[in-house]
Amino acid sequence: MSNRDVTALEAAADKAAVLVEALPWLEQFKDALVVVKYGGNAMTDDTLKAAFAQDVAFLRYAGLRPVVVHGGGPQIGAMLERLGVHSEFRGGLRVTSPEAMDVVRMVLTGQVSRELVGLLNAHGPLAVGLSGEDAALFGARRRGTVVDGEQIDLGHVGDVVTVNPAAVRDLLAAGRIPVVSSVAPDLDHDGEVLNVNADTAAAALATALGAHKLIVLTDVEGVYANWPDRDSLLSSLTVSEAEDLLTRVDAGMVPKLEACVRAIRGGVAQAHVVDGRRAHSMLLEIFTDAGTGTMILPDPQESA
Ligand SMILES: Nc1ncnc2c1ncn2[C@@H]1O[C@H](COP(=O)(O)OP(=O)(O)O)[C@@H](O)[C@H]1O
Ligand SMILES: CC(=O)N[C@@H](CCC(=O)OP(=O)(O)O)C(=O)O
Repeated sequence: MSNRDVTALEAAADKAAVLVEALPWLEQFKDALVVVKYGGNAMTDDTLKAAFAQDVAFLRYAGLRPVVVHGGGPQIGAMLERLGVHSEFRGGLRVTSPEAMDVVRMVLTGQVSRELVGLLNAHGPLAVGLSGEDAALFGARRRGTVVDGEQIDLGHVGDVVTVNPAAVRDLLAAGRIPVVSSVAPDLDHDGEVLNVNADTAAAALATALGAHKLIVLTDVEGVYANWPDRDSLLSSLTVSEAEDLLTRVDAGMVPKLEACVRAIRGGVAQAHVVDGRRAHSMLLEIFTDAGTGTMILPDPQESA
């Protein structure tokens, strides 16, 4: 055999080893419902977007049932600026005027969702976009926030308080991939809609669906015990440890960690914060022994 043949055989054996490593995970996660929160800065690069769509399509063809909840903070910000509509963040949430709300709804449902659906459908007729308004998926109530002891009115911003996951279940039963935008009808004001943080919306949906996993993509490697100390990356922590850490993490990580805590407390078996800047981090998380990012699990006595 020539050296070239040996190299080719070794490369093929390496590929087989990678595929076989995935087998126990394919067995474990067959049919598993996985809610993926995609957004923020992980969503701004075209190569990463295409890799994300490949991962989600891969999950679907591997027999899992992925549901995507997307944000689009940077895209909303860019459009608001183009249109000259002022907006600012307080306590990690966008202060949303009625004019800004029109833009949020337009960008999330008319731009970001459309693009994601298109990228996913490059792999087959899989994805269907819907927002919290469709088939009463979400119902929300207005919320404010407190910054430095001061009560802040955020305008048209809400928390999801009701979830009717029937439409998502219908799509899953038909073999589709639901792609959900985080806009929700205001339960207290007929005809009005509210801007919902997408991490929070993903947690509410994962809980209502009884998802097996919630995966939150972000722009760091995972959750750090002592941010910004790069040596303090956590590979896993219990939900109680996550609640304790919440008092010490900074703005961007707060809604993500809160979402993981809310999902685990709501009965979701595992929540993960993974690096959306690395292509295929989701596949690595699900199908490799080492995993990637940070995993949040129920407290030991709860899972016993
Ligand atoms: N303990 C922590 N672990 C990881 N990131 C943290 C922590 N505390 C604060 N952060 C910040 O949170 C950011 C992630 O939130 P954000 O920028 O809103 O993400 P995304 O753009 O993915 O929505 C990180 O880039 C980091 O600056
Ligand atoms: C209330 C609030 O802040 N809503 C977010 C909704 C989008 C979002 O959450 O997007 P990312 O996941 O990309 O950050 C916003 O207006 O930016």
